Amino acid sequence: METILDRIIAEKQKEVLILKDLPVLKEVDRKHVSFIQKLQQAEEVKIIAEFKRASPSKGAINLDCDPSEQTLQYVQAGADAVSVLTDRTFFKGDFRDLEEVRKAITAPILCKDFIIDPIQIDYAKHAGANLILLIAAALDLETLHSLYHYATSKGLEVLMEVHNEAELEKVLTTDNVLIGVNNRNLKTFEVDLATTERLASKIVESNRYLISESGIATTEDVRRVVAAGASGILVGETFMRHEKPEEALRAMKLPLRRVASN
Ligand SMILES: O=P(O)(O)OC[C@@H](O)[C@@H](O)c1c[nH]c2ccccc12
Repeated sequence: METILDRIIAEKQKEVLILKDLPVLKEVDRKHVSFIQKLQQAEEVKIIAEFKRASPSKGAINLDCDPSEQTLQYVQAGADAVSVLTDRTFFKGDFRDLEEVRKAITAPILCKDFIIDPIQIDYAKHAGANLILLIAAALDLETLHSLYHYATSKGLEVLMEVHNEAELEKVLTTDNVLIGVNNRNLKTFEVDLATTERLASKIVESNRYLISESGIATTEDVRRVVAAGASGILVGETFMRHEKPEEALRAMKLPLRRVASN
């Protein structure tokens, strides 16, 4: 049966053809802004706050929201990075949103899209991204490796997303240190924070940083994924629907579990 992920990838293949027909982008020199560095001496859980107008699972979330105003609030409340959906068809996003956000903030920006080809990485960088997402479920091993190397050669950091054991095994064949566990199954839309709990130990033991993604709504949810070993969280809908996203964000800034020394 065709899943939503299959439909999205089919759409991306068309998009890539269109991008390749456009005039070649001028290379831009961007200041290196590192999210990974922020994780290295983290005392508190790192928060990636997402700008997401709509999604295939939820439909419209907050269609009229302004990208720069919203993400500026995120950063002022203490977000460590901002994620911007650039997919148009399914998430009502745009590369222009990312450009707007780049003008408004200096914090690291994650380009949230379904990347299957290097040309999308060029567009992400051009728009001002510091990080890109690579979704293991959408890529074969060889493509995952080549897109990873392409992105890092352009000075971008990579968040690799997994949802199960097999995808995690794939990602662990790279030396990338940033692993996102998506609590939402992109094929069924089911959300379960136990996904983070199931995959956490392997990620932490392999000395990578775990970012728990999706379905995080309360301080209690944050406590739960941090207890499992997450160093960071990625939150979209909760902030996009909140009247005061800055309050919701502050309530999630919990201290990280301290590893006992000696
Ligand atoms: O809105 P939520 O449930 O807080 O989820 C945010 C983020 O994790 C989610 O948007 C996401 C995670 N992985 C993705 C891949 C593509 C598009 C979107 C996503």
